[in-house]
Amino acid sequence: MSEQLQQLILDTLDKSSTIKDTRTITIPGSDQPASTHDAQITILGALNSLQSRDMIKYETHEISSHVLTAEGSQIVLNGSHEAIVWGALPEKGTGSPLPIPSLKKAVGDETAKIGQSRAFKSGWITKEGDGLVKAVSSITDTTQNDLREVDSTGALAAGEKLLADYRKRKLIAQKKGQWFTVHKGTNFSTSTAKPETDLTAEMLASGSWKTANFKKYNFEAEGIPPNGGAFHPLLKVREEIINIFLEMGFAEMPTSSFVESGFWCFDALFVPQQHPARDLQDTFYLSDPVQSLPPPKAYYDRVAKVHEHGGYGSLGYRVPWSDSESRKLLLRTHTTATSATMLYRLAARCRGESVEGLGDGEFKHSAGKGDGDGFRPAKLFSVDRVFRNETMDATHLAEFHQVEGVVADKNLTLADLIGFMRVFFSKMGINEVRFKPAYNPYTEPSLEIFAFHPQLKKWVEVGNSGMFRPEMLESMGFPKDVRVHGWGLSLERPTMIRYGISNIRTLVGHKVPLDVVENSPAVMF
Ligand SMILES: N[C@@H](Cc1ccccc1)C(=O)O
Repeated sequence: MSEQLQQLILDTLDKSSTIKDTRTITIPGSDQPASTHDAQITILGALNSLQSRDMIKYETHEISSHVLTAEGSQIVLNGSHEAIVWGALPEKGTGSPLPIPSLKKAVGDETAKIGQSRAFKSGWITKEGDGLVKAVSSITDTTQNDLREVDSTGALAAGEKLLADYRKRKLIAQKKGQWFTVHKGTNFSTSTAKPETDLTAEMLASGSWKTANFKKYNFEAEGIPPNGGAFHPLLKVREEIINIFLEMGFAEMPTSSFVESGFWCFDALFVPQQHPARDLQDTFYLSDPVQSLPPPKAYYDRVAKVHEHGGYGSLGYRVPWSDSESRKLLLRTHTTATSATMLYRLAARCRGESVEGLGDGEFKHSAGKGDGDGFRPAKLFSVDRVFRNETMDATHLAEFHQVEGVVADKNLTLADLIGFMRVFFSKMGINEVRFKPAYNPYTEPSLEIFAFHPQLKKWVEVGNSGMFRPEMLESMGFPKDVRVHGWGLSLERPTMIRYGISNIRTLVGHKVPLDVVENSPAVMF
């Protein structure tokens, strides 16, 4: 039926180019024009299908139309209450008048009540003795006729006043209706067959391409928006932090070695070989290869000595040194492993020693004026990945990023560290910072850094810092008056705070929702 209807619409348009009012269409299979609400809905379906292929265009006209209520439909079927009452009564003078209780029995209480009063008003019936009789010999049931008209046309020629009356009697109800004006579209044709969109090998082989109806190219079409790349929030915050370091005169450390030895990750930092952080529960060790290459011999010996026996004013740990512990390979637990390597290289360079693998690049920006002992101040940073054998939860992963920095200069004090931290954090938009004494095996004093979180309205830990110990620096060969302070921060925490992310899995791992990445603003303060 819908195809026939579409065909009818196209044929009509072919003849007259416009269909002014779709209520004039006679839907195939029906015998009268489509004046009802339902018929227009059917037509709308056909119009939408044709319009989607640009075969036609249409405009919508809103009208208010009427439909019958259940009671109204009853009247169309059986006649009005008054007509039923009239029909149940004997004609005047021909039989015995019908008493009211019998009328009620015959037509029902409701019809008897409503019908009687209306039939009296119209002069159709009259009282005789105890009963009722017809007053006229024939009637016209205008209510039934009017409702029939409403049923088939949705309106009443007699006018709004009468419609309002029927509405009040709840025989009809108002309904918003539509009808349409239809024009030819850009792809108008009287064939409802879908136009071809592609020239196929089959068409060429069969020759059907000669007569096929091809869809026109739409050069105005906007096309599908290309999928652009998007920076991950961690990358954006990382970029911002790198820029802060660079504008403060720092040089970036080479942190590409995820695998380190126990020596560089712990021993060089004067972390005791029995320290719990070195346990299997906290650190991932490599099973193959099991051992690192040996570190520089003279330096290794100095480190082993300060651990076992002390030196540089220290008592040492007084525990036998283990070479195998030192040579274990592990996934670095902090980027301070790289800081240690770089500080060692800096110290070696000061003394003019040639160190294997040592380039000048990392120190080039930080070269200051030496004062005769070969020492040059240095400011170094890195932002890279570290690994810890953590129980994973909403805020902890087994791998995360550390932001690390070290400053080496003569006569630095704790006040320099605190002052530097305030400047650094203020550049990240964090103006309220507090410091709390802490403990690290490699720094003394050590300070935890807290920042006031404006949304959470509480102080949160944002980093750890301190002045590196003489056991570490003097083993490396720095002059005694060189001080080095350093600090480590997480990259994930400030990123989560900034982008309002509460579960770390939204940020890292295989469950990262791509729309979060795509929709995170480039800059957020
Ligand atoms: N390595 C420390 C951070 C730190 C670096 C340098 C000096 C002091 C502390 C950490 O992982 O938390």
